[in-house]
Amino acid sequence: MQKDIFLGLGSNVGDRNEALKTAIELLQKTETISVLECSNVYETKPVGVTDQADFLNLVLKAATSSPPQELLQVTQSIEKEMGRIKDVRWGPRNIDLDILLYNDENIMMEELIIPHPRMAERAFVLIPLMDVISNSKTDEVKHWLSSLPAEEKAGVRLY
Ligand SMILES: Nc1nc2nc(S)n(CCO)c2c(=O)[nH]1
Repeated sequence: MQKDIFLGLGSNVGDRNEALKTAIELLQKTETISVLECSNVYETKPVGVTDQADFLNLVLKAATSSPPQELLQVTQSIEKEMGRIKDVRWGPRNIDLDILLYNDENIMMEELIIPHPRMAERAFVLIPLMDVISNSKTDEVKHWLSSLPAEEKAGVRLY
């Protein structure tokens, strides 16, 4: 049984565009994942820890037969394979894969909360998400976007 998922990818260290491409290739190579659609790539002002380099962000839609915890293992192993050093929380990273949505399910676990708890306040997620979300869900995403400050949305530019 394939479930639709949405992943948020980001990079702000090294060859950021190359890192995004590699992460997508590694996802596609994963037995239980097929990448269906990728958003545009956006250059985005860092939020959280702001004194760091701009990110490149994208959101992709995929189908998976992995249950949520297994999907988390997959994303973490791809980050590790790409040399992600989990050092400063919210600091610079060569690659970051966030699970945003898993089907229409709500998952509340110690290590995994889906929908991603901060996605509704992140223009760097919502704007790329608009590129790949189905029409039935755009109103909800637009609603979240409408409550974000204009300067945060302005910090998300097509790359
Ligand atoms: N613009 C931007 N800011 C961010 N802050 C954090 S933490 N991250 C990592 C994603 O959780 C990002 C990001 O991907 N993009």
